Amino acid sequence: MTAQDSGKRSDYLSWDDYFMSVALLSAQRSKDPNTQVGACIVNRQKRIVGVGYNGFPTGCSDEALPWHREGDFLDTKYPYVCHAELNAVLNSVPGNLAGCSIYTALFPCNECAKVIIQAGIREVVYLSDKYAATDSFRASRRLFDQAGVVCRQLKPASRIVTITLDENG
Ligand SMILES: O=c1ccn([C@H]2C[C@H](O)[C@@H](COP(=O)(O)O)O2)c(=O)[nH]1
Ligand SMILES: [Zn+2]
Repeated sequence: MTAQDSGKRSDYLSWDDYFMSVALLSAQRSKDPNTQVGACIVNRQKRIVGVGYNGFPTGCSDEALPWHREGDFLDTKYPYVCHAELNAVLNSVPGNLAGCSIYTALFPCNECAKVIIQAGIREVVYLSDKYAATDSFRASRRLFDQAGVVCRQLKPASRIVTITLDENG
């Protein structure tokens, strides 16, 4: 029987698009007004073992800390925000992340690169590389290259994934 004869849907999400969609859905939880990042860690059995998004640490109010990009360093978000990839690693089910892949909306910065490498994650699948020219992101590439972590930019099969939160489906 061919796939067509079986009656199977043909427009289902590929694994790559599915895991990136989970990362992007997680990013929707971010309070960052400029850049919302989500990350999804997947093991070799294609099971999701951790998700995260960029946000302030647990117990630190989203209203009491600044979300600004500019100004005195302490008046910006940068010293306070936990990056999506860090949160995905810290939120992961206890166990081993060795050999996992991480799907992330944005190519990881150098701090996240260190966490990813130390966690044993072997593949980074990313969507945006908008900060590729900055030192932090150039350092990430250098770290990933040396550590043998494979990075690939996802070219999604479906550019739009629709989710309708409607009780009638
Ligand atoms: O690897 C990364 C790099 C950055 N982020 C987060 C940290 C911030 O909340 C935003 C970046 O803000 P900009 O206004 O674009 O500078 O992205 C991350 O989660 N992971
Ligand atoms: Zn980072």
